[in-house]
Amino acid sequence: MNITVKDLSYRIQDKPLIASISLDIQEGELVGLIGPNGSGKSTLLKNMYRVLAPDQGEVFMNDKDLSRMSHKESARHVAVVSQETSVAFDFTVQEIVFMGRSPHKKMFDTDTSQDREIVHQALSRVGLLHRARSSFSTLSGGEKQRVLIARAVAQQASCLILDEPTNHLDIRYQLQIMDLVKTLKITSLAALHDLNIAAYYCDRLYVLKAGRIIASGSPEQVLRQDLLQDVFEVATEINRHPLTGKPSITFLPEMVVRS
Ligand SMILES: Nc1ncnc2c1ncn2[C@@H]1O[C@H](COP(=O)(O)OP(=O)(O)OP(=O)(O)O)[C@@H](O)[C@H]1O
Repeated sequence: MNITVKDLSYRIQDKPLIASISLDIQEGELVGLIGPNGSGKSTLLKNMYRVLAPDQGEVFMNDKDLSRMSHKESARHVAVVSQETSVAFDFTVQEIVFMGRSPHKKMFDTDTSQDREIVHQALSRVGLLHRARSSFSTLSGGEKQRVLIARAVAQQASCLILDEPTNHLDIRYQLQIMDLVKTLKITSLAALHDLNIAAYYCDRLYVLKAGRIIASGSPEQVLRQDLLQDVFEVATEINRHPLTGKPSITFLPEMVVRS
C-alpha cells in the first residue's frame, strides 16, 4: 500500500504550523522526515494519523481518502508508534499487544486463537515473548518501544507512522528499533532526529523547515553541507562511509569551525 499526502495545511489560531505539504511513500519504502525542533514533523504526522484534522489537503492510502474512512478502518491501514510510551493503568505487555487486534473486532468480540497466534508472533518478532506477562511499566525505554512496535505488527496494518521512535534510547536500542522497522518491510514514515540513522536506514528523506518541505530525495541527494547549514544551522563534514556506503555526517562545533 502507498501513502500520498496532497497539499496538506494545518493552522492554529491563524498560525500555520504546516503548509502545502505534499509527499508520497511507495509500497515497502522506509521514508524519513527530518527537520529541526518545531519544524512541524509531529504536527504533520498527527494530521496523517487523524489526531488532528487538516484545514486543507488530503491523505490517501492507495487511492482511498483516509478522512472518509471510519477511525476503525483507518486503524486497519495505519499503525502508529508515537513518542509517548506512557500507558495509563498497569497493563501487561501482552495486553498492550492485544490492543492491536481491536480494529479487527466488533464490540463484545472475544479474542480468538488466531488473535493469540498473531500476538505471539508479534512478540516473538520483537524478541519479547519472555516478557509477555510483565507489567509494561517495569520495562526499559527500549523494551517499551519494542512492545509498541509489536502492537503495530499485531494490528496488521499495511502502513506504519513513527514519531521519533528512538527518542531517549541508547545507541544499541536505537539501532535495534530501526533494524526491526526495516525488517518489517512495511510502508513506513518516520520522524527522525539522528541524521546518521536517517542516512543509513531510510530509502528517501523529506526535509521540513518552518512547516514546509524544502527538500526531498535519497539520503545522498538530501544530506548536503549547504542544506544542513541552512536547515539546522550547523557546519558539517559529510563523507561516504567506507563500510555502509551511506552518507556519514560529522557535526562541527562553532569552536572548530572558527579555529
Ligand atoms: N497545540 C499547539 N498550539 C500552538 N502551537 C503548537 C501546538 N502544537 C504545536 N505547536 C507549534 O507548532 C510548531 C511545530 O511543532 P511540532 O511538534 O509539530 O514540531 P516538531 O518538528 O515535531 O518538533 P520536535 O522536533 O521538537 O519534536 C512548534 O512551533 C510548536 O510550538
